[in-house]
Amino acid sequence: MRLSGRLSAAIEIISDFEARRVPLKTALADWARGARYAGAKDRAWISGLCLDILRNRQSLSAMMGDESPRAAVIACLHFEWAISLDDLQEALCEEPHGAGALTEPERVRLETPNSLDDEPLHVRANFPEWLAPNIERVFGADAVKIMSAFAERADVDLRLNGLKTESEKALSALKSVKAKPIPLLKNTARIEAPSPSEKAPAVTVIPAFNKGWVEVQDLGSQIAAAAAGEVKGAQVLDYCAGGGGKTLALAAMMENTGQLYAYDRDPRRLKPLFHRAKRAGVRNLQIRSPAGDEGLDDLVGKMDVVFVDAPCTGAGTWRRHPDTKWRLTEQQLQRQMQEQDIVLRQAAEFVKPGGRMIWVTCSFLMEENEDRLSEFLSANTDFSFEPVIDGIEASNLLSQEGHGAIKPMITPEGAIRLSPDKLRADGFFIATMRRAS
Ligand SMILES: C[S@@+](CC[C@H](N)C(=O)[O-])C[C@H]1O[C@@H](n2cnc3c(N)ncnc32)[C@H](O)[C@@H]1O
Repeated sequence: MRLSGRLSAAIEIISDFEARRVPLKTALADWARGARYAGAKDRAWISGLCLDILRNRQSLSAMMGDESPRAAVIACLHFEWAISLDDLQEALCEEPHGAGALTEPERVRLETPNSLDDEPLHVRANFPEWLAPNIERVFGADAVKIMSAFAERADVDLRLNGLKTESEKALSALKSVKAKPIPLLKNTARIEAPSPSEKAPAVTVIPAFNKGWVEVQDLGSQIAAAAAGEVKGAQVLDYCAGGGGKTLALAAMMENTGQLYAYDRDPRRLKPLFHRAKRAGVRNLQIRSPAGDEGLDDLVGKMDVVFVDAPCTGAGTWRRHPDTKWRLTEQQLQRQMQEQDIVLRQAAEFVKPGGRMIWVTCSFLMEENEDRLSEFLSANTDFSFEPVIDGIEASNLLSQEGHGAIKPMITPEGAIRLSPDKLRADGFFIATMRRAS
């Protein structure tokens, strides 16, 4: 496809997304069904453009003084993708797929965009207006800086699996995808975000992935797992295991000693974990599904560590899934908060006296973190906060440089709120609570 057709496709897809508020993936798939002429490269290009538009939707409109999808598409192509005005004009005028020549106001704004200086926070930093009080509450004067980092493209982070091979060997098998070690945490590597119009390299097709040497896992998610600390020989329950990203990281930390249990309320979510664990060489894992007979009753009060990777709004992953920020509603946030209260109460039952509960969300919102935990702690006085950094240090995965990088992200409670402006990691929140002996 030529630029003219790709540009028109992006306008169509963004219009559809905004009319139906479906996941961007759905809008892209629906468009692709009617555009059989589009090849894989076209689809990747158009998808990359739509993601960039949704990352910067409001600031693009404000710069253009025009809220239409068309204005956002041309603004993104010019300001973010550096397509010249002449090339844009040529594509827009091309028959039969061009979307129509630039109007005079469009040309003026592309040449001299409106300043964002006087725009409100949610426009400058590209998030839904209703969330402004929540975001001001958590990030205060740094809100624009931090939220702008949530509108950037994300790298592909990898965890090198010590259960299968040495880090050096895994790294040398990753040369073709140009992965480089992340000096903050041992056993991590990073493939930098590709240029906007290119697809990220497909790690899952390289032999090292299929041999279990490497997992795709954001640095923030790896730091969250490291918070479990020294877990060799321990009894560990991953209570919200889902597809098992954290389970596999915990298993690697345990070096196949002790006993790791993975549970999730939704049995379908656990399904991929069976083959993922096998590929990763995990031998100390019991998957306990609510669809099975075993349940978790025998584990009550017995776990050294209960890891709770709680259901949440996913606000911390807006770099990767910018469509989700425009689809999030106040009602959904309320629902997640209620779920979180339930999960906390349920998971706490499994912590043995003297044991720890690790609370993790991929959300930076205080309503999903500090507020939930303070409510839980006031009703469960046998639990109290413990510094997360102690656990991460005990894991032996953190470098000196990593320690320095994480320190500014420690909250007054000793929890950690990660953000992409500092680590280029997703916005995870991590807290540790110990149960009195
Ligand atoms: C953030 S996801 C987990 C992601 C997973 N740990 C990973 O690293 O890939 C949260 C999970 O919590 C599960 N969940 C929600 N409520 C639950 C509950 N009351 N008990 C157990 N699991 C629950 C959801 O089904 C979902 O899979």
